[in-house]
Amino acid sequence: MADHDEPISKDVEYLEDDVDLEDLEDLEDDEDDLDENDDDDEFDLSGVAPAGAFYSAPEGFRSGFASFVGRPNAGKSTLTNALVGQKIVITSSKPQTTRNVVRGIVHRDDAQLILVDTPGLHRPRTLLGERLNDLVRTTWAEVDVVAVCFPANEKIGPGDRFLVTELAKVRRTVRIAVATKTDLVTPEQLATHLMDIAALGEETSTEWAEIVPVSAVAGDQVGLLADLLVALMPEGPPLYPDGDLTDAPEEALAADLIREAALEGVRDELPHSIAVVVEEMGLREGRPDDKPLLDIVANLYVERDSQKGIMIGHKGSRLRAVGTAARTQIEALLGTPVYLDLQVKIAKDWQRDPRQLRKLGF
Ligand SMILES: Nc1nc2c(ncn2[C@@H]2O[C@H](COP(=O)(O)OP(=O)(O)OP(=O)(O)O)[C@@H](O)[C@H]2O)c(=O)[nH]1
Repeated sequence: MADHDEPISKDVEYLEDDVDLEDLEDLEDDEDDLDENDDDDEFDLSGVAPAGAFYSAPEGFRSGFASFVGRPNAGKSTLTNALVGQKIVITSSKPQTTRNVVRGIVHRDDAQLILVDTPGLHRPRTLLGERLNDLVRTTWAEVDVVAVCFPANEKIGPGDRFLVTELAKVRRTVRIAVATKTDLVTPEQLATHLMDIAALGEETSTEWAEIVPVSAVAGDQVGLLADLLVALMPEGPPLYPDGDLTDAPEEALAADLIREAALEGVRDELPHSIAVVVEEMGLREGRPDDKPLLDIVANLYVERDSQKGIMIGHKGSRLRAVGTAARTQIEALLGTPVYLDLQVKIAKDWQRDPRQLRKLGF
Protein backbone atom coordinates (compact mmCIF):
# COMPACT_ATOMS: atom_id res chain seq x y z
CA MET A 1 0.00 0.00 0.00
CA ALA A 2 1.26 3.42 -0.86
CA ASP A 3 2.40 5.70 1.88
CA HIS A 4 0.51 8.93 1.35
CA ASP A 5 3.22 11.05 2.92
CA GLU A 6 6.01 9.52 0.88
CA PRO A 7 6.50 12.02 -1.97
CA ILE A 8 6.10 15.07 0.21
CA SER A 9 7.69 14.70 3.60
CA LYS A 10 8.59 11.62 5.56
CA ASP A 11 8.91 13.00 8.99
CA VAL A 12 6.55 14.69 11.34
CA GLU A 13 8.29 17.72 12.75
CA TYR A 14 7.58 19.78 15.79
CA LEU A 15 8.53 23.39 16.04
CA GLU A 16 11.48 24.26 18.14
CA ASP A 17 11.80 27.35 20.20
CA ASP A 18 14.63 29.01 18.37
CA VAL A 19 14.50 32.40 20.05
CA ASP A 20 16.34 32.15 23.31
CA LEU A 21 17.43 34.65 25.87
CA GLU A 22 21.04 34.51 24.83
CA ASP A 23 20.13 35.70 21.34
CA LEU A 24 18.23 38.63 22.80
CA GLU A 25 21.15 39.56 25.05
CA ASP A 26 23.48 39.45 22.04
CA LEU A 27 21.21 41.92 20.30
CA GLU A 28 21.32 44.29 23.25
CA ASP A 29 25.12 44.08 23.24
CA ASP A 30 25.12 45.09 19.59
CA GLU A 31 23.01 48.14 20.40
CA ASP A 32 25.49 49.17 23.09
CA ASP A 33 28.28 48.91 20.55
CA LEU A 34 26.41 51.28 18.27
CA ASP A 35 25.93 53.79 21.06
CA GLU A 36 29.66 53.85 21.68
CA ASN A 37 30.18 54.75 18.03
CA ASP A 38 27.97 57.82 18.23
CA ASP A 39 30.81 60.27 17.62
CA ASP A 40 31.98 58.46 14.52
CA ASP A 41 31.66 60.25 11.19
CA GLU A 42 30.82 56.89 9.72
CA PHE A 43 27.19 57.47 10.65
CA ASP A 44 26.98 60.95 9.15
CA LEU A 45 23.43 61.32 7.89
CA SER A 46 23.66 64.95 6.78
CA GLY A 47 23.11 64.15 3.11
CA VAL A 48 19.97 62.15 3.73
CA ALA A 49 16.57 63.80 3.42
CA PRO A 50 14.05 63.33 6.24
CA ALA A 51 11.23 60.81 5.78
CA GLY A 52 8.51 62.09 3.50
CA ALA A 53 10.78 64.59 1.78
CA PHE A 54 11.81 62.10 -0.89
CA TYR A 55 8.59 62.63 -2.78
CA SER A 56 7.47 66.12 -3.65
CA ALA A 57 3.74 66.83 -3.64
CA PRO A 58 1.53 69.49 -5.23
CA GLU A 59 -0.41 71.97 -3.04
CA GLY A 60 -3.32 70.37 -1.23
CA PHE A 61 -2.03 66.79 -1.63
CA ARG A 62 -3.51 64.41 0.94
CA SER A 63 -2.13 61.21 2.37
CA GLY A 64 -3.12 58.91 5.16
CA PHE A 65 -4.28 55.53 6.41
CA ALA A 66 -7.66 53.86 6.26
CA SER A 67 -8.69 50.49 7.62
CA PHE A 68 -11.62 48.35 6.56
CA VAL A 69 -13.23 46.47 9.39
CA GLY A 70 -16.33 44.35 9.62
CA ARG A 71 -17.59 40.87 10.29
CA PRO A 72 -15.85 37.93 8.62
CA ASN A 73 -16.68 37.69 4.93
CA ALA A 74 -17.95 41.27 4.81
CA GLY A 75 -15.94 41.92 1.64
CA LYS A 76 -13.07 43.93 3.13
CA SER A 77 -10.28 42.27 1.17
CA THR A 78 -12.20 42.37 -2.10
CA LEU A 79 -12.81 46.09 -1.59
CA THR A 80 -9.13 46.73 -0.82
CA ASN A 81 -8.18 44.94 -4.03
CA ALA A 82 -10.79 46.85 -6.05
CA LEU A 83 -9.46 50.17 -4.76
CA VAL A 84 -5.84 49.29 -5.40
CA GLY A 85 -6.62 47.62 -8.72
CA GLN A 86 -4.45 44.55 -8.26
CA LYS A 87 -4.80 41.43 -6.20
CA ILE A 88 -2.72 41.90 -3.09
CA VAL A 89 -4.88 40.73 -0.20
CA ILE A 90 -6.24 37.23 -0.03
CA THR A 91 -9.97 36.77 -0.44
CA SER A 92 -11.78 33.58 0.26
CA SER A 93 -15.29 32.43 0.97
CA LYS A 94 -14.08 31.08 4.36
CA PRO A 95 -14.37 33.52 7.25
CA GLN A 96 -11.33 34.94 9.01
CA THR A 97 -8.63 34.14 6.54
CA THR A 98 -6.94 37.51 6.72
CA ARG A 99 -4.36 37.44 9.49
CA ASN A 100 -1.68 39.83 8.38
CA VAL A 101 -1.93 43.57 8.34
CA VAL A 102 -1.32 44.03 4.64
CA ARG A 103 -1.46 47.49 3.17
CA GLY A 104 -2.65 48.37 -0.26
CA ILE A 105 -1.68 51.77 -1.61
CA VAL A 106 -3.91 53.84 -3.86
CA HIS A 107 -1.84 56.33 -5.87
CA ARG A 108 -3.66 59.34 -7.27
CA ASP A 109 -2.58 62.72 -8.62
CA ASP A 110 -4.14 64.43 -5.61
CA ALA A 111 -3.62 61.87 -2.87
CA GLN A 112 -2.12 58.69 -1.55
CA LEU A 113 -4.39 56.38 0.37
CA ILE A 114 -2.83 53.58 2.38
CA LEU A 115 -5.25 50.77 3.14
CA VAL A 116 -4.63 48.62 6.16
CA ASP A 117 -6.43 45.31 6.10
CA THR A 118 -6.90 43.92 9.58
CA PRO A 119 -8.20 40.59 10.83
CA GLY A 120 -11.79 40.55 12.04
CA LEU A 121 -12.49 41.29 15.70
CA HIS A 122 -14.11 38.36 17.46
CA ARG A 123 -14.73 37.02 20.93
CA PRO A 124 -11.37 35.42 21.72
CA ARG A 125 -11.28 31.70 22.46
CA THR A 126 -7.53 31.18 22.16
CA LEU A 127 -4.35 33.12 22.75
CA LEU A 128 -4.18 33.73 19.02
CA GLY A 129 -7.65 35.28 19.19
CA GLU A 130 -6.59 37.65 21.96
CA ARG A 131 -3.47 38.73 20.11
CA LEU A 132 -5.45 39.35 16.95
CA ASN A 133 -7.93 41.54 18.84
CA ASP A 134 -5.07 43.60 20.32
CA LEU A 135 -3.68 44.03 16.85
CA VAL A 136 -7.03 45.24 15.55
CA ARG A 137 -7.48 47.84 18.31
CA THR A 138 -3.96 49.17 17.86
CA THR A 139 -4.57 49.56 14.15
CA TRP A 140 -7.84 51.42 14.75
CA ALA A 141 -6.15 53.99 16.99
CA GLU A 142 -3.38 54.64 14.48
CA VAL A 143 -5.31 55.14 11.26
CA ASP A 144 -7.04 58.28 10.01
CA VAL A 145 -10.29 56.59 9.02
CA VAL A 146 -11.93 53.32 9.99
CA ALA A 147 -14.45 52.12 7.43
CA VAL A 148 -16.93 49.61 8.85
CA CYS A 149 -18.24 47.20 6.21
CA PHE A 150 -21.80 45.90 6.48
CA PRO A 151 -22.66 43.38 3.75
CA ALA A 152 -25.98 44.45 2.22
CA ASN A 153 -27.14 40.86 1.79
CA GLU A 154 -26.95 40.16 5.54
CA LYS A 155 -28.97 41.69 8.38
CA ILE A 156 -27.08 43.77 10.92
CA GLY A 157 -26.61 41.53 13.94
CA PRO A 158 -24.98 41.15 17.36
CA GLY A 159 -21.50 40.77 15.77
CA ASP A 160 -21.80 44.16 14.06
CA ARG A 161 -23.12 45.74 17.25
CA PHE A 162 -20.17 44.29 19.23
CA LEU A 163 -17.68 45.63 16.71
CA VAL A 164 -19.16 49.14 16.47
CA THR A 165 -19.42 49.33 20.28
CA GLU A 166 -15.73 48.34 20.60
CA LEU A 167 -14.84 50.85 17.92
CA ALA A 168 -16.69 53.59 19.82
CA LYS A 169 -14.08 53.16 22.58
CA VAL A 170 -11.31 54.29 20.24
CA ARG A 171 -11.41 58.07 20.29
CA ARG A 172 -10.59 60.56 17.54
CA THR A 173 -10.48 58.16 14.56
CA VAL A 174 -13.05 59.15 11.92
CA ARG A 175 -15.62 56.42 11.15
CA ILE A 176 -17.47 55.78 7.94
CA ALA A 177 -19.94 53.01 7.14
CA VAL A 178 -19.73 51.04 3.89
CA ALA A 179 -22.66 48.93 2.70
CA THR A 180 -20.84 46.23 0.69
CA LYS A 181 -22.05 43.70 -1.92
CA THR A 182 -24.89 45.94 -3.11
CA ASP A 183 -25.10 43.90 -6.31
CA LEU A 184 -26.73 41.12 -4.28
CA VAL A 185 -29.80 43.10 -3.15
CA THR A 186 -32.72 45.11 -4.55
CA PRO A 187 -32.83 48.92 -4.17
CA GLU A 188 -35.57 48.50 -1.53
CA GLN A 189 -33.47 46.08 0.52
CA LEU A 190 -30.50 48.44 0.20
CA ALA A 191 -32.57 51.38 1.48
CA THR A 192 -33.59 49.38 4.55
CA HIS A 193 -29.97 48.31 5.10
CA LEU A 194 -28.75 51.93 4.97
CA MET A 195 -31.38 52.95 7.52
CA ASP A 196 -30.33 50.07 9.79
CA ILE A 197 -26.71 51.27 9.59
CA ALA A 198 -27.79 54.80 10.52
CA ALA A 199 -29.84 53.42 13.44
CA LEU A 200 -26.88 51.36 14.69
CA GLY A 201 -24.80 54.55 14.63
CA GLU A 202 -27.32 56.34 16.84
CA GLU A 203 -27.66 53.40 19.20
CA THR A 204 -23.89 53.23 19.78
CA SER A 205 -23.25 57.02 19.77
CA THR A 206 -21.19 56.60 16.61
CA GLU A 207 -21.07 59.49 14.22
CA TRP A 208 -20.73 58.18 10.68
CA ALA A 209 -18.85 60.75 8.60
CA GLU A 210 -20.33 59.00 5.54
CA ILE A 211 -22.56 56.03 4.75
CA VAL A 212 -21.56 54.67 1.32
CA PRO A 213 -23.09 51.77 -0.64
CA VAL A 214 -20.60 49.93 -2.92
CA SER A 215 -20.15 46.75 -4.91
CA ALA A 216 -16.51 45.77 -5.31
CA VAL A 217 -17.46 42.94 -7.67
CA ALA A 218 -19.61 45.10 -9.96
CA GLY A 219 -17.20 48.03 -9.56
CA ASP A 220 -20.10 50.21 -8.44
CA GLN A 221 -19.28 53.35 -6.42
CA VAL A 222 -15.70 52.16 -5.73
CA GLY A 223 -14.36 55.43 -7.20
CA LEU A 224 -16.77 57.44 -5.07
CA LEU A 225 -15.60 55.60 -1.96
CA ALA A 226 -11.99 56.44 -2.85
CA ASP A 227 -12.95 60.13 -3.27
CA LEU A 228 -14.69 60.21 0.10
CA LEU A 229 -11.78 58.50 1.85
CA VAL A 230 -9.29 60.89 0.27
CA ALA A 231 -11.34 63.89 1.42
CA LEU A 232 -11.06 62.61 5.00
CA MET A 233 -7.25 62.29 4.88
CA PRO A 234 -4.99 64.99 6.30
CA GLU A 235 -2.90 67.13 3.96
CA GLY A 236 0.59 65.81 3.56
CA PRO A 237 3.15 64.45 1.08
CA PRO A 238 3.04 60.90 -0.31
CA LEU A 239 4.43 58.42 2.18
CA TYR A 240 5.46 55.74 -0.33
CA PRO A 241 7.23 55.88 -3.71
CA ASP A 242 4.94 56.05 -6.74
CA GLY A 243 4.09 52.58 -7.99
CA ASP A 244 4.31 50.72 -4.70
CA LEU A 245 1.14 48.70 -4.22
CA THR A 246 1.91 47.30 -0.81
CA ASP A 247 4.71 47.45 1.71
CA ALA A 248 4.08 43.94 2.99
CA PRO A 249 7.16 41.82 2.47
CA GLU A 250 6.88 39.57 -0.53
CA GLU A 251 7.31 36.60 1.80
CA ALA A 252 4.13 37.54 3.65
CA LEU A 253 2.21 37.96 0.41
CA ALA A 254 3.43 34.59 -0.83
CA ALA A 255 2.50 32.96 2.49
CA ASP A 256 -1.00 34.48 2.26
CA LEU A 257 -1.48 33.13 -1.26
CA ILE A 258 -0.37 29.64 -0.19
CA ARG A 259 -2.78 29.78 2.74
CA GLU A 260 -5.56 30.86 0.42
CA ALA A 261 -4.88 27.94 -1.93
CA ALA A 262 -4.73 25.52 1.00
CA LEU A 263 -8.09 26.75 2.29
CA GLU A 264 -9.97 25.94 -0.91
CA GLY A 265 -12.33 23.07 -0.21
CA VAL A 266 -11.52 22.45 3.45
CA ARG A 267 -14.11 22.79 6.15
CA ASP A 268 -14.89 23.42 9.78
CA GLU A 269 -12.00 23.83 12.17
CA LEU A 270 -9.22 23.20 9.67
CA PRO A 271 -9.04 26.79 8.32
CA HIS A 272 -8.10 28.04 11.77
CA SER A 273 -5.46 25.36 12.11
CA ILE A 274 -3.48 26.34 9.04
CA ALA A 275 -0.48 28.65 9.19
CA VAL A 276 2.07 29.18 6.43
CA VAL A 277 5.65 30.32 6.91
CA VAL A 278 7.90 31.14 3.97
CA GLU A 279 11.30 29.93 5.13
CA GLU A 280 13.36 30.99 2.13
CA MET A 281 12.76 33.09 -0.93
CA GLY A 282 15.33 34.14 -3.50
CA LEU A 283 16.24 34.19 -7.17
CA ARG A 284 18.04 31.04 -8.26
CA GLU A 285 21.67 31.67 -9.05
CA GLY A 286 23.19 31.01 -12.45
CA ARG A 287 20.00 31.66 -14.43
CA PRO A 288 20.11 33.81 -17.58
CA ASP A 289 18.79 37.36 -16.99
CA ASP A 290 15.78 36.81 -19.24
CA LYS A 291 14.84 33.53 -17.53
CA PRO A 292 14.77 34.21 -13.80
CA LEU A 293 13.39 31.65 -11.39
CA LEU A 294 12.27 32.46 -7.87
CA ASP A 295 12.79 29.68 -5.36
CA ILE A 296 10.34 29.63 -2.47
CA VAL A 297 10.60 27.15 0.39
CA ALA A 298 7.47 27.20 2.54
CA ASN A 299 6.01 25.16 5.36
CA LEU A 300 2.31 24.72 5.84
CA TYR A 301 1.60 24.03 9.50
CA VAL A 302 -1.40 22.17 10.81
CA GLU A 303 -2.13 21.14 14.38
CA ARG A 304 -2.75 17.42 14.16
CA ASP A 305 -1.70 14.32 12.29
CA SER A 306 -5.21 13.81 10.88
CA GLN A 307 -5.13 17.32 9.43
CA LYS A 308 -1.79 16.62 7.83
CA GLY A 309 -3.32 13.67 6.02
CA ILE A 310 -6.19 15.83 4.74
CA MET A 311 -3.79 18.51 3.52
CA ILE A 312 -1.57 16.07 1.68
CA GLY A 313 -4.39 14.00 0.15
CA HIS A 314 -4.22 10.68 -1.65
CA LYS A 315 -0.65 10.11 -2.83
CA GLY A 316 0.05 13.81 -2.30
CA SER A 317 -2.58 14.87 -4.85
CA ARG A 318 -4.13 17.60 -2.75
CA LEU A 319 -0.83 19.17 -1.74
CA ARG A 320 0.29 19.16 -5.36
CA ALA A 321 -2.91 20.95 -6.41
CA VAL A 322 -2.48 23.50 -3.61
CA GLY A 323 1.14 24.05 -4.66
CA THR A 324 0.22 24.57 -8.31
CA ALA A 325 -2.62 26.99 -7.46
CA ALA A 326 -0.42 28.97 -5.07
CA ARG A 327 2.49 29.07 -7.51
CA THR A 328 0.29 30.44 -10.30
CA GLN A 329 -1.00 33.19 -8.00
CA ILE A 330 2.48 34.14 -6.75
CA GLU A 331 3.82 34.24 -10.30
CA ALA A 332 0.97 36.54 -11.35
CA LEU A 333 1.63 38.82 -8.39
CA LEU A 334 5.41 39.03 -8.61
CA GLY A 335 5.79 38.60 -12.36
CA THR A 336 8.51 35.94 -12.04
CA PRO A 337 8.35 32.18 -12.63
CA VAL A 338 8.37 30.41 -9.29
CA TYR A 339 9.64 27.07 -8.03
CA LEU A 340 7.65 26.30 -4.88
CA ASP A 341 8.88 23.73 -2.39
CA LEU A 342 5.92 23.21 -0.06
CA GLN A 343 5.91 20.86 2.92
CA VAL A 344 3.20 20.06 5.43
CA LYS A 345 4.29 19.99 9.05
CA ILE A 346 2.65 19.62 12.39
CA ALA A 347 2.91 22.32 15.05
CA LYS A 348 0.93 20.76 17.86
CA ASP A 349 -1.90 23.01 19.12
CA TRP A 350 -0.02 26.06 17.89
CA GLN A 351 -2.95 28.40 18.48
CA ARG A 352 -2.67 27.85 22.23
CA ASP A 353 1.09 27.86 22.60
CA PRO A 354 2.85 31.24 23.00
CA ARG A 355 6.21 29.88 21.82
CA GLN A 356 4.76 28.47 18.66
CA LEU A 357 2.70 31.60 18.00
CA ARG A 358 5.89 33.65 18.13
CA LYS A 359 7.65 31.28 15.80
CA LEU A 360 4.76 31.49 13.34
CA GLY A 361 4.91 35.26 13.39
CA PHE A 362 2.01 36.24 15.66
N1 LIG B 1 -21.46 39.55 -4.97
C1 LIG B 1 -20.45 40.11 -4.31
N2 LIG B 1 -19.61 39.34 -3.60
C2 LIG B 1 -18.59 39.93 -2.94
C3 LIG B 1 -18.38 41.34 -2.99
N3 LIG B 1 -17.30 41.61 -2.24
C4 LIG B 1 -16.86 40.44 -1.75
N4 LIG B 1 -17.62 39.41 -2.16
C5 LIG B 1 -17.45 37.98 -1.85
O1 LIG B 1 -17.60 37.78 -0.46
C6 LIG B 1 -16.67 36.80 0.03
C7 LIG B 1 -15.81 37.37 1.14
O2 LIG B 1 -15.03 38.45 0.64
P1 LIG B 1 -13.66 38.90 1.32
O3 LIG B 1 -13.23 40.14 0.60
O4 LIG B 1 -12.71 37.78 1.43
O5 LIG B 1 -14.19 39.26 2.78
P2 LIG B 1 -13.36 39.74 4.05
O6 LIG B 1 -14.26 40.67 4.78
O7 LIG B 1 -12.03 40.25 3.65
O8 LIG B 1 -13.24 38.35 4.83
P3 LIG B 1 -12.31 37.94 6.08
O9 LIG B 1 -10.90 38.07 5.64
O10 LIG B 1 -12.74 36.53 6.31
O11 LIG B 1 -12.69 38.85 7.21
C8 LIG B 1 -15.85 36.37 -1.19
O12 LIG B 1 -16.43 35.18 -1.69
C9 LIG B 1 -16.04 37.53 -2.17
O13 LIG B 1 -15.95 37.13 -3.52
C10 LIG B 1 -19.29 42.13 -3.78
O14 LIG B 1 -19.19 43.37 -3.91
N5 LIG B 1 -20.30 41.46 -4.41
